[in-house]
Amino acid sequence: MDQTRPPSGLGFMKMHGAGNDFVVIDSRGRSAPVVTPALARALGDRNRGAGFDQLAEIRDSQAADFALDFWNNDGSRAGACGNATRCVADYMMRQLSKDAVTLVTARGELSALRRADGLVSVNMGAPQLDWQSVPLSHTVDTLHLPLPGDPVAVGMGNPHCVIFVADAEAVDLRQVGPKYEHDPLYPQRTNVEFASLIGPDHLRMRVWERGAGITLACGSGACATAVAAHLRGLTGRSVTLDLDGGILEIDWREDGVWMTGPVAHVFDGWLTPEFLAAHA
Ligand SMILES: N[C@H](CCC[C@H](N)C(=O)O)C(=O)O
Repeated sequence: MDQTRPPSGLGFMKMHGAGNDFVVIDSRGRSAPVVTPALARALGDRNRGAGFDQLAEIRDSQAADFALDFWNNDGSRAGACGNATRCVADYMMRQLSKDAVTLVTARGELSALRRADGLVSVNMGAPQLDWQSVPLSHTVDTLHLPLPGDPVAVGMGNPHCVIFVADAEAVDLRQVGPKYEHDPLYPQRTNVEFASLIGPDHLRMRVWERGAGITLACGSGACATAVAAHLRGLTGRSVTLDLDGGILEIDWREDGVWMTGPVAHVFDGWLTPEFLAAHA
C-alpha cells in the first residue's frame, strides 16, 4: 500500500460478527448507491476480491440514523443480515457518540444498542410465520414443512428453513444445504439451519446460507432457529446458540427478536479505480 499519497478509489471496512464476515461501504452523502451485482460478486471473491459473506452498504436515511442494504457474495440481495447490522451499528454508535441507533433495512426500521458488557444487540423485528411472508410457494403448515427432516419455516426479513437434528455436527452441510436452498417450496431460495438441543435453552446451530454457502455464523438464522425451537416446545423464549464462529444470544420479546453478540472492525482499505472500472 502506498502510504505517501491519499487513498484514491473507494474506501471500505472489513468487519465480522462471530466470524460471519463483511465488507462495509459507507455511501452516505452520495446521491446514488455504488454497489452493483457485478461489484458484489467480484468483491466477494476470496481470491480475486476482498472476500466476504455479505456486503453492507450504508446509506442516508430521513427516518433513522442510517439505512443498510445487503448483498451476498454471489451478487444476490439479502433483505436482512443480523450480524452485519450489529457490526455497522457499533461503527455508527462510535461515530455518533451514542449507545443506541435506529436504522432502516428492507425489513423496515430496526434498533440496535451497545450493552454494558460491550456486546451489541439488534432488534430484528417480529418473526414472519405465515407462508406468504416467509415466503413459501403455497399454503403449508410452516411449523411442519413437507420436506425431509420436518423443518420449520421462519421469515426474519429473509427466508429460513430450520431443521432440528440429534447432532448438528454430523450434518454434511455442503451436500444437503443446497438441496433445501433451492427447493421449489421456497421461491426466493432459503437460508438453511441445522440445530440440536444441547442443554436447557441452549442450541448448537450450523448454517448453509442462501447466496453464500457455509458461514461461521448467521444472525437472522440464529433468530429463526430460536423462534422455531420455542414454537416446537424445545426451549423458552431466551436461548443461547453455539455457532461455528462464536456465541449468539437470542431473546424473543414482545417488541421483536433481539440478537446479541460480538462485533469486530478488522481493517480498512480501498478499492482501486482499476478494480472498480473492471466491475462497474
Ligand atoms: N449472515 C446474515 C444473514 C445473511 C442472509 C443471506 N444469506 C440471505 O440471502 O438471506 C445474518 O447474520 O443474518
